[in-house]
Amino acid sequence: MLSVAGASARLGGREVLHGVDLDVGRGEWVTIIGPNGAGKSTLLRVITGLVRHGGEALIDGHRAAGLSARQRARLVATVAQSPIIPPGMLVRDYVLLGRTPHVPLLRAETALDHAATDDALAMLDLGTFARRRLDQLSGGERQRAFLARALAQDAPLLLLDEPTTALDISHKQDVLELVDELRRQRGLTVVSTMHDLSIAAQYADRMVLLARGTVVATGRPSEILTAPIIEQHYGASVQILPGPSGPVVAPIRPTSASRTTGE
Ligand SMILES: Nc1ncnc2c1ncn2[C@@H]1O[C@H](COP(=O)(O)OP(=O)(O)OP(=O)(O)O)[C@@H](O)[C@H]1O
Repeated sequence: MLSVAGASARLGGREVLHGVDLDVGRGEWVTIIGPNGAGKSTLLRVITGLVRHGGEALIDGHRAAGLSARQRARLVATVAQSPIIPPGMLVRDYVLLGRTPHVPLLRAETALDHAATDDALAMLDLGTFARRRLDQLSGGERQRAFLARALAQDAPLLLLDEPTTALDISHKQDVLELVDELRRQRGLTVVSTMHDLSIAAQYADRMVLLARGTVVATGRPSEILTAPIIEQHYGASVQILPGPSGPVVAPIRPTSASRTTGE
């Protein structure tokens, strides 16, 4: 479904991605992890053609860079880390915007577009927010609206950049379960970035660890989430515990002796 080969990108005169390869099969969920500034968001932006890049990204066999915005939006729906919030826009109108790539030019949305919008609002538990202004919602309610818009878009590839950071634990589970269910029902392909490694491990078929703009490890969560790998690339002390649905990454405080001596 997605194939990225030798992707590189320069931002602000610095190479922030280099030689990145990524292959994601249809219906697969791949989570990109890595420390702050590793290049995770940039990689998602390369896939959506939002940054100039070297190498090639193929989406469903089409060169991403050669697609029009409309063609791309029919193939890829994205939830960015900080989407633009149109001032004063109502939640339902915002979610309806997800249907834009399906609405012929100079035509109005059809009953199908409105039904897809209402479905997406219901799936994200936003029915009662439909007539509220998006810019007046809480951070978590807003994040659910961003997801609703992406789901209304009904594209086969879903890119999620830290989609649950603002959500409480219950909504976090609901949203990720929903994405997983859609993946199984509709064969949706999911590429996400996530900092919460324990949650990420519960959903990802595969993890790709980026560090300093390059892929340093790829494999099943149990292969990537090991104390030595996390120590090496995040510089963090952790203990990996066996959880009921995947490895749990527990941070360990440095001992008081090493805090005082700096060891
Ligand atoms: N517009 C820009 N101009 C210059 N440098 C940029 C720009 N956008 C991102 N960068 C730099 O590129 C690098 C990769 O950024 P990116 O946002 O992809 O990292 P990330 O892995 O998603 O980080 P985080 O986990 O903090 O969200 C960072 O060092 C960042 O400072």
